[in-house]
Amino acid sequence: MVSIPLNADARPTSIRVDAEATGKVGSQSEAGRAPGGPAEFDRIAPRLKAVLRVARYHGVELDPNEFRVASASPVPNATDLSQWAQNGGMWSRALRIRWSHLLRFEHTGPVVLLFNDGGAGLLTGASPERNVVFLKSADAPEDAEAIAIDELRLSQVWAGEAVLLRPARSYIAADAPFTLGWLIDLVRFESRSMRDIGIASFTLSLLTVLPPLMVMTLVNKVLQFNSVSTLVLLSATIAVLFVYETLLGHARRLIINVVGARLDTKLNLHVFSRLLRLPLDYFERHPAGETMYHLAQIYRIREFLTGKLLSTFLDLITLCVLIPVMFYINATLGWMVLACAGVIMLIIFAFLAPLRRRYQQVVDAETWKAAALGETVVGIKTVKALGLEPQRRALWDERVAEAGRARLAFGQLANWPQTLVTPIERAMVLGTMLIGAYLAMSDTSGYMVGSLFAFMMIAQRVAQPLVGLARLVEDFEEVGAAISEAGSVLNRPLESSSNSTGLRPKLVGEISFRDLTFTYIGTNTPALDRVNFDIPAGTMFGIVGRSGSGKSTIARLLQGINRDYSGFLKLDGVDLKEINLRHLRQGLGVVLQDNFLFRGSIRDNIIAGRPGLTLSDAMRAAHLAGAEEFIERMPNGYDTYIEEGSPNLSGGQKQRLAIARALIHDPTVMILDEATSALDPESEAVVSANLMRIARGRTMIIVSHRLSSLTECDQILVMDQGQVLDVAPHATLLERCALYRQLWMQQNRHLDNRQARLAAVPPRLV
Ligand SMILES: Nc1ncnc2c1ncn2[C@@H]1O[C@H](COP(=O)(O)OP(=O)(O)OP(=O)(O)O)[C@@H](O)[C@H]1O
Repeated sequence: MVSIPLNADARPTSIRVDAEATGKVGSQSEAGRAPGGPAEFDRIAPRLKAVLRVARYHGVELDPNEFRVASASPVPNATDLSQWAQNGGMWSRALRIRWSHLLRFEHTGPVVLLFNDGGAGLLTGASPERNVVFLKSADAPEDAEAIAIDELRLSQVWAGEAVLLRPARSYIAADAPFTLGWLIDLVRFESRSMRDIGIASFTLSLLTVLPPLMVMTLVNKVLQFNSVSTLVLLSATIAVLFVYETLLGHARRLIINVVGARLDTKLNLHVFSRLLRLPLDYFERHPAGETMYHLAQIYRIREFLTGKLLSTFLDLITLCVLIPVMFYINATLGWMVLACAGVIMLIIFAFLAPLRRRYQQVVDAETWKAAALGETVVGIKTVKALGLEPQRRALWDERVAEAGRARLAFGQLANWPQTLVTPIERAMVLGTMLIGAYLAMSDTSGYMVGSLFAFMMIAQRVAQPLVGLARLVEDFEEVGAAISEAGSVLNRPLESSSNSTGLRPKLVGEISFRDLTFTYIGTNTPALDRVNFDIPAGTMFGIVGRSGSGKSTIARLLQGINRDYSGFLKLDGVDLKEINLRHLRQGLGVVLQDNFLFRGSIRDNIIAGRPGLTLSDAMRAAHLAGAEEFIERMPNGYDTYIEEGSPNLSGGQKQRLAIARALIHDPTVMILDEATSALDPESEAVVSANLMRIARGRTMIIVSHRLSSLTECDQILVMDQGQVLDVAPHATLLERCALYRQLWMQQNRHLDNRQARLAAVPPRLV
């Protein structure tokens, strides 16, 4: 902890710069809890916390999970922090600032100062008259007074490192729909680079005019009058021009490359961030292959933005220079070129609408094809187990044939404009040459030959961009289709804007359902029908019922996956719909029947990319989940590599890892939705035995078919057809709830009464 005594005139106190100032990211200190801040917020490094607070001051919610450490530094450094803020859509700079500069931050927003010991503080203002700055701890409550610090005291803890943040001028709203307008905005924000490219292109265009004019001079002056001095002058000018053109061309390509890469990066970041914010519902209703195919279309948008659109923009500049020169050399020939270009445009426009229809058929067929592929890959285990290869192959053949047919039809139609345009393109170049030659023959001035050469050179340069412009309309159609395909995924209503808004109450774990009715979209019968029950904080709560009775739906609603219910669902007295979604989920630990483990080490899977968590945190969670004994027996312990889908782990081991992963952030509420149902009795016994230990200090909700795993619960909720049948402890339910008794008897039929009682004895801890 860094203490900075206050000025002599102030009360002797100190700034608690940070309790965890050792720089240990993720230490579990309870001190300095930000009011209303999520538990995760308290655990993250003080430097992250300081940046988060300044971002929040500017109305931007950064996600600590997106913080990445690029450097080997043990504490987050200024560059990484600044990059994090930039990725979150802010303008940010990592700087070294002198004291005199600090005094200028009189009325600006807060600035993050990074202290020598790994801590951080917020500079909230300055007073040049008093020669002091005002500092606040990253942990201090919002309304806490800033402390005045003079240069000498600050220099003891601060060497000049700072991070500046403000909302980016070029901030592209993350919630804005994915449309052409959005894409144009994206390009517009590269205005400075675009201006440079424009200047370079304009200069290059001017330079391209010079060689034809020189040829004209060469023919008209040098050849006609044998002027050697003009020839020398021309040669020197051409040499200089070549060098200049080469250098300028190089610079322009370089800038285009950079702009292209930046647009590409922004596009990809935006698309993925929107994808992650789509509601689970969407993924449940759409095959993965279809989503991936639609999103893959952004590569076409990217190519259009960084290729065609940019080059057409440059061509336009070239045309602006070349067309007047063309008319200056010969107006008759100039009109001929423009007329040909006009006819080409008419042909392309005429084919636009039919081509659009055919292209839509291609898109539909390709989407179906991708869906079949994705479904087969995702369900390959079932395909193999049931020997469904021939059926899947037949489906695939059908889809491939359909896509092939659609492409063929599109290609055949697209061939027509191409065929009609080619002779006109040729006529444009050759026709002008022939007519030019005829004009030259009848010209008496003698200058026409040189002009014809110059015109020929220029006409070729004009023809290409003019046709390119017409083709752009065609490309535009394709890109329009690609935008609407990607938009069909990205422009769905996002999970909730409450990722960045909403309340962030401190979670205790008391839950209440009041008259809650919920019906899934596309169904008529409510999955939950006027449900009422309470779960006191810190208790173990079981949910049972027949298949389809609504057990998992309760768990889904608690996670905020579906929010369009009627009635009330309250967490610690706060309506769940009002709570910030990210905050809510950070307070929950969820283990499902089938949990996905990502490719990576066991440690990485338990930590799951959360910033600041270390091996010791992973070990603590693994111990609590009863996973440590098998992890330690593995050849590389916590560094053992797991493949996608974790084929090298047994079902029980996978579940225990999933429990450890859910426990890593010490959730207030833990939900186990059929987490032990698919396990063999031995693995289930191990997991169940650890439940009591896991449940300590948190609310635990266990959804299970197997009643024997719920006997220790404080209360058990019995659901039937979406309605609450009863809520009571195991013994009471056995006595008074017929359905519960029936389920119990079914599952323990093989046991006599004595054994049935034994089964109710809690399993011992292992
Ligand atoms: N995503 C969904 N879309 C539409 N209907 C759904 C969806 N999920 C569940 N349902 C329906 O809602 C009802 C309750 O389902 P829920 O999954 O909550 O039952 P459950 O008690 O957990 O069943 P099980 O024990 O078989 O998992 C069922 O009738 C089910 O068909």
